[in-house]
Amino acid sequence: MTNMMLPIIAGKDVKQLDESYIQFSGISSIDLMENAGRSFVTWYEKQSFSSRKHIYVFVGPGNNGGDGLVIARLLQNDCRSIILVCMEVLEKCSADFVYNFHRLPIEVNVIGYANWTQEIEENSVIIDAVFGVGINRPLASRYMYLIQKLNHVGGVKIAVDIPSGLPADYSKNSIAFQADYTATFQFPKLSLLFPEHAREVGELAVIDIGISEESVCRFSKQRFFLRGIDIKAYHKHFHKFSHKGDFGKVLLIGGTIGKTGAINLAGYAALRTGSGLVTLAPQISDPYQFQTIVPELMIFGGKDDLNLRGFDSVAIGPGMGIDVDIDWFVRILDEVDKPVVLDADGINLLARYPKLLDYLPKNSIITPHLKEFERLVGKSKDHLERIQMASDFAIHHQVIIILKGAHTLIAMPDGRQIFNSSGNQYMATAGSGDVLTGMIASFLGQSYTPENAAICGVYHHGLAGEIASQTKYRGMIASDIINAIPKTFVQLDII
Ligand SMILES: NC(=O)C1=CN([C@@H]2O[C@H](COP(=O)(O)OP(=O)(O)OC[C@H]3O[C@@H](n4cnc5c(N)ncnc54)[C@H](OP(=O)(O)O)[C@@H]3O)[C@@H](O)[C@H]2O)[C@@H](O)CC1
Ligand SMILES: Nc1ncnc2c1ncn2[C@@H]1O[C@H](COP(=O)(O)OP(=O)(O)O)[C@@H](O)[C@H]1O
Ligand SMILES: [K+]
Repeated sequence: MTNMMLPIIAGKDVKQLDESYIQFSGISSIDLMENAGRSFVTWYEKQSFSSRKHIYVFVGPGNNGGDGLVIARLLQNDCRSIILVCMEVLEKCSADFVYNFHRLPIEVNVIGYANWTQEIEENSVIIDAVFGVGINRPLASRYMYLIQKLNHVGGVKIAVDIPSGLPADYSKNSIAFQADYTATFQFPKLSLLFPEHAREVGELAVIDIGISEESVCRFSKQRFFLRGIDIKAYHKHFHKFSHKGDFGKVLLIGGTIGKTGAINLAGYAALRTGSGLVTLAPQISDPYQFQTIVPELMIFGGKDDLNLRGFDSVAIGPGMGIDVDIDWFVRILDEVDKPVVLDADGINLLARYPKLLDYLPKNSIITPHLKEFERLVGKSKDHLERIQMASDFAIHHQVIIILKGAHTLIAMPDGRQIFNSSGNQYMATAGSGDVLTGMIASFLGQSYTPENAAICGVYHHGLAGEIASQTKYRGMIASDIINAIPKTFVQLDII
């Protein structure tokens, strides 16, 4: 099933991918470059800035530069002035670059970098086609100088395939082009998903250039990019005879004094994700005094006679606090006979008492944000090391780690890494992680496998954030995400 997801291929394998696709399909490398440029231009023409008059295209000596030449040719029309700055002389450029150079229309104003003295107009578009995935050594000083200069001028900045200077598979070790948009070909390069590259990547668009799925799938079985078109396959189908029991009984444990909102949000989210019955077990001395925001939620009062096996799924942690009785916590983990969702203070407790991991049911889902991850697993020097640590942890303890943030990583116990595509920065608001916990617990309770619950939970959560932010922008709060959950099912055509 995972084969349907888009694989993320290592930068060093892209050349091989091209070659094998060229061989397999009979297409020429020139036509593949033409497809890349054409698909970029199709994307470009739909953007709000496409009517801008002045376009600067900077081209390096390789095939990324070749893409830039195709783009310059296809963008040329009577209403635009295209200035093309070549970084190298033709003798140093790739064969496909040279071929496309000779196809440039005379209206494109071609300037060698050494002769380029002109200032860039404020209202321009700057297209970076200097280096793609073929960067193989530290930037020579004139490239550094160019990138520094471009990073300081105004205008809309777009990187073709990858911002020049960024390595495809690891963290940057020097300066790189700072794009507002990165239009990457066929699949996202791994480094475009790293938080430390937010400034360089800008908004990410993945552009299909027609390389067949079979060809791409042959190159990676480990890293995948999760998109809306993948989701339907992971869902369970309900029918007209389905009853409340089929939709699951969910128990959410957490919510101490001052933090009861967390468990409320998780419970409300579970209901909106489709759970039949949701019970909250707040950790306060008189749970019946507990104020819930939603009448459909049930409240469990006692601590000792909680029959955990009567629930289809259990999530522990939102707003729980870490001053809990550890024996009680062990008893809960010990008694639950199916995978649990562990979030927030549930994770902090694991970090404080690693022995608790021995009690965690196999295939449980742990949902740390970066700080919680650091507490649980340790410090990392960059995101590449962090995602490796997440996978090592998932494999070693046979759990699913959901490392939250932009492009949330789902690290599976068999080593697969799935990066999410949905969501946006407006989701960085109090309680949005609690919403995710409730959604995953809901899918688990509806008898989804832990893998499918994690995949559906993460994707729908991000999509709900996108939908809610269309009207709320910066003012979006976690409850808005919950209210948008039903629309995610409509949008993804899941009934
Ligand atoms: N399937 C796909 O995805 C498709 C990919 N396509 C496109 O191809 C791009 C990859 O092209 P690519 O392999 O030619 O590499 P690219 O990034 O242009 O750079 C290589 C050149 O830069 C040079 N060079 C390297 N480092 C340097 C440095 N630090 N400082 C100075 N020079 C340096 C290097 O020099 P050399 O090592 O040869 O001396 C060579 O000349 C890819 O990103 C995408 O845009 C599409 O066209 C079709 C489908
Ligand atoms: N910039 C972003 N892009 C996409 N998703 C984001 C972004 N920032 C936060 N999120 C999502 O919002 C949620 C925040 O969770 P968390 O940090 O646990 O919040 P809280 O503790 O307030 O509930 C995560 O699911 C995360 O993936
Ligand atoms: K580039």
